[in-house]
Amino acid sequence: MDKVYISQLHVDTIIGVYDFEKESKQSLYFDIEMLCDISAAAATDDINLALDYAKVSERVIEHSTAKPVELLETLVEQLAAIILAEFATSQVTIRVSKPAAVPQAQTVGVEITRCKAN
Ligand SMILES: Nc1nc2c(c(=O)[nH]1)N=C([C@H](O)[C@@H](O)CO)CN2
Repeated sequence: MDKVYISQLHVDTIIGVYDFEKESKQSLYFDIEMLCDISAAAATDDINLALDYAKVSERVIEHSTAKPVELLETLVEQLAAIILAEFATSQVTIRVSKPAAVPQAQTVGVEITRCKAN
């Protein structure tokens, strides 16, 4: 199976468990991989038959900045459900990194893989 991917998509948003985190935006970085079949897009050179990474990126930014949640887990589950419902992919892997969360670490985060129900 083929993949369309997005690497290090940067989103500034309100997210976090603690009160101080609800007052100012923090940076998140998303890596997203989506399984798909690229053969129709490649054969026709038609963006309408492609899994459009720009549209996925827009949707991820829109949702991530719409309504604050506390946990990265909540956000990636919501995003996986949206991507599987709205885009032509059978499986999505989302890794979200929150580099400012633990000063002693380069970055921290959560990664999930979810499949479309049959
Ligand atoms: N597994 C998780 N652990 C933690 C999260 C999270 O979203 N998932 N969040 C926090 C705080 O919001 C942190 O980012 C600020 O120090 C702590 N642990």
